[in-house]
Amino acid sequence: MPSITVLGAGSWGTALSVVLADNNHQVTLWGRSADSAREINENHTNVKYLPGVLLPETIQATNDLQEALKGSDTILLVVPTKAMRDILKDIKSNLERPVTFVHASKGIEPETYLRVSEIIEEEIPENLRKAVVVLSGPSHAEEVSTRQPTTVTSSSVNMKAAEFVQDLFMNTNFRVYTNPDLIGVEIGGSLKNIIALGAGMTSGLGYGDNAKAALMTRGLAEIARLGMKLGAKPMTFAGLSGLGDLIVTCTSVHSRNWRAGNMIGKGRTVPEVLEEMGMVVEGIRTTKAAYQLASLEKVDMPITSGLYDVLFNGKEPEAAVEELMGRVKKHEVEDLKLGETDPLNDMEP
Ligand SMILES: NC(=O)C1=CN([C@@H]2O[C@H](COP(=O)(O)OP(=O)(O)OC[C@H]3O[C@@H](n4cnc5c(N)ncnc54)[C@H](O)[C@@H]3O)[C@@H](O)[C@H]2O)C=CC1
Ligand SMILES: O=C(CO)COP(=O)(O)O
Repeated sequence: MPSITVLGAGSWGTALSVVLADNNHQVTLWGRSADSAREINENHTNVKYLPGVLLPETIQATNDLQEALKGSDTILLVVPTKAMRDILKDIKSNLERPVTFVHASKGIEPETYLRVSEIIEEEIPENLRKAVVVLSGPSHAEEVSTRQPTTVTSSSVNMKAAEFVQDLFMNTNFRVYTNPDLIGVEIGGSLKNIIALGAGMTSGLGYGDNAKAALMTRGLAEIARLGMKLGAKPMTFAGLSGLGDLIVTCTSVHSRNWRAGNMIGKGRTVPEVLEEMGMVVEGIRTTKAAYQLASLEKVDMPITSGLYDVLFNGKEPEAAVEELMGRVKKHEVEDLKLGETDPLNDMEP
């Protein structure tokens, strides 16, 4: 029976522990709070993050990292990305043998522009890691923990490791595909949070479904534009970790990013929103990272750029929408320049 240590006892870490426990794996769930670990062990609940959910009794929780890592052959990282480096440093000093690292966190690091798998590789020496795998896709913790049908993607440069993770998680409620395009999977999963913030914001401003569809479609275009510049495969953005996750995050009441955007659209400030949410809103930090990365790579990302101004430069959300709508006219399809006609459809108007 594989023994898995899940690091991060928030909503997603707890929900993924349910999947692993349902598959009869031995799960140790680590979180910072001793009270929360006691609640999980004694009441089999995590009321703060998954109210109303009864957890499998086999999940063992602890707030002692050394104890959590003992005997584990696979580590699943599900902490907010801003906590990732610190936790990896702590893991490194407690690890005695190589393990498989899986992560399910979604974000890009500002200033370094690194994806989570790259941060893991930077912090954990090669002799302590067997492989690095990401698990990503349209999957709200609230639905996974109540065993509703869900599909995700397991991705790694090491396909054997991606398949190992597929087998760990796969069951009749939780279907796992594999995809070798690690860059595309991580970029899609991280950047959709920016667009979800924007979708929530337009809704908070009182705009309707047309605006939401526009944001999602043109948002996916700019995610793919940056992703392909970084080496991702275009088809990955049409898959679960791209379009799939964009749909679920931009349209679900469960989305923390959508809800945060919605409050900002209604006039609340970013600090007020973060205080009220009490949960991680990854899209805010990732907007900063993607904005910086797009400037560096000279990739046009107008939605990300507009959102960056709202979040970090005090621009009014209405003004950002007006600016987006007033941009110079363009072709929809990227490889055509204005004035050129599509060689496949070379007809006079
Ligand atoms: N909630 C969901 O449905 C999904 C979340 N994710 C991703 O999973 C990651 C975690 O998100 P959630 O579980 O939703 O967050 P959450 O807000 O529900 O819980 C965050 C957890 O991390 C802990 N934490 C915060 N700072 C920490 C630190 N410095 N060191 C150690 N632990 C710390 C908190 O105590 C809490 O237990 C994020 O990257 C998110 O994008 C991905 C897919 C689905
Ligand atoms: O990534 C998610 C669903 O796939 C969760 O998104 P939120 O963090 O916006 O809730």
